[in-house]
Amino acid sequence: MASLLGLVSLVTVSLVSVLVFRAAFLYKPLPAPKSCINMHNHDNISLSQDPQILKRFIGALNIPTISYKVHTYDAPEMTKFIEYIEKSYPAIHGSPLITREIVANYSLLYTVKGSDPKLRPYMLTSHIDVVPAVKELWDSNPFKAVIKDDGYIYARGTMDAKHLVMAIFEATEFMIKKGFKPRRTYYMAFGHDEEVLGLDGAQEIAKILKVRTKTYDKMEYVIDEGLVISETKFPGLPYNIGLIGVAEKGYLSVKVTATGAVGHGSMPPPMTAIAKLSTVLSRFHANVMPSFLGEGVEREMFEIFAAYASWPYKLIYSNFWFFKPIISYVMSNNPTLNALVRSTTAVTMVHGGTKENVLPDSAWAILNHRIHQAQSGKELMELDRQLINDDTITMELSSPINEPGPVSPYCDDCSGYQTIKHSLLQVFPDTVVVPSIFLAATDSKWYTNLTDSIYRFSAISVELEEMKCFHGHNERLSVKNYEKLINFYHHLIINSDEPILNYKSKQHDEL
Ligand SMILES: CCCCCCCC/C=C\CCCCCCCC(=O)NCC(=O)O
Ligand SMILES: [Zn+2]
Ligand SMILES: [Zn+2]
Repeated sequence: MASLLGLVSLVTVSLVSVLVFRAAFLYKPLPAPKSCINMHNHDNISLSQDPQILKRFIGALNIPTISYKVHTYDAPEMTKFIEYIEKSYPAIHGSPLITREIVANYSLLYTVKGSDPKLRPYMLTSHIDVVPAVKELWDSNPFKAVIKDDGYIYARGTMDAKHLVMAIFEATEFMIKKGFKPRRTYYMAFGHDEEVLGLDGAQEIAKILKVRTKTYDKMEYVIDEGLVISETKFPGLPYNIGLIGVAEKGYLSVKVTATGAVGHGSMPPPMTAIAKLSTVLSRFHANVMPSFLGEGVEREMFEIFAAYASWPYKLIYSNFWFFKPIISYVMSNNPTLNALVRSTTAVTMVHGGTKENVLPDSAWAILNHRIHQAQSGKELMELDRQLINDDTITMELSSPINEPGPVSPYCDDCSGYQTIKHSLLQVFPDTVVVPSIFLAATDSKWYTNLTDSIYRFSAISVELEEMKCFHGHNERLSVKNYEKLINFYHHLIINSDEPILNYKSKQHDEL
């Protein structure tokens, strides 16, 4: 007995020593994060100095460029939006350096010509369409933007994603007016049907650019809508967290149909199409997919956390291999963090009867899956089949399968990642920047042939709680965030002109 106790004590002491050693020596504490690139000697763009900037944003939000389903969107509003952009940005549309192409009738592709053809171009991208909004559920009209006393602009598209479209235009207009001539060519691309898979817009833009980029080999990088800066702090980390999406989850929608006896609502049989379907659907929320925490880029995320965290959290983040089950459990209890670690299933549409006293012969539902990098669409279909476990229920694809995309590089010398990171830090200092997986789908999935370096990042800082505003009610963005977003692109455009820097050694020199 005594020797057993001795052995247990020895193992415990050794384990604790390993955990403490790793925390103390492998992840040396780092000072507050800041950019290694000195602030450029240029003006910041200020909303108080130019009130027209906000007016232009509000005007763009008030055009209901809604996508409904694949190939179906409000075309006249899209045309109105294009005209609005042309009218709002005279310097861009009059510049000899800039050409505009209207792709597939409603998407926009701009080329801002750089002076050095040897530099590979990069691309700033977003989308002009928005999802529908149920007016009655909002506190104000979703297509009549208002700035409220809390300092927020409320309207559909403020977070997803007209803020990016307009901020890219504002930064470019500002710079062109000041006589800026880029060295590196850049594209500005705005699809018109991103919310319904981007088949008409971004897919066509990609085809055009594919022909062009042959001349340059591949693009330097592409930045699209994506993850944000989280103001919600991680335990033990006193900083905001800037998450750059280096990969995108896959996308798959499955239509599940159950059939049953038709008849009169007054004499229901024990099982009907709707009863069968609802039994099956409830299983999808009771049985979540397995956690893959640690098999994706989150491992690097926790290693970076380890360097900035205070004790005792430093001990946890430094020893991911040991604390993984606890971290996974905690993350699984928050919908946003849960989506980082596993494939997800959401039942997003259900359709059954058409008359209140008639038993319908069939009922269907859509399972909307987001596929983690560690799984495939085929695997998820198989898991669905096992969970349904009923041969009378049919399953068919209701969207093409988009497998999870490749992981873009995020090393110390990866110019696209580092240029975005340092532009972020110039505008949002004291932010810990980490690579992460983007939870949803973007138009950038069409651009994978154009570059190996695609980053999904929206430079706004928000609380995790605000994630429900994406596609939800009372979507909003603070005026302060909009100003910073414009300045982020302003910095990004300037920094992208620099030759590829050795960011790592520079960082050490200047810290
Ligand atoms: C320390 C970890 C904190 C994690 C914070 C995660 C922050 C998540 C940030 C953004 C999520 C945005 C989701 C909105 C997606 C918008 C794109 C879209 O609608 N695409 C279409 C689609 O996917 O259906
Ligand atoms: Zn979007
Ligand atoms: Zn969206």
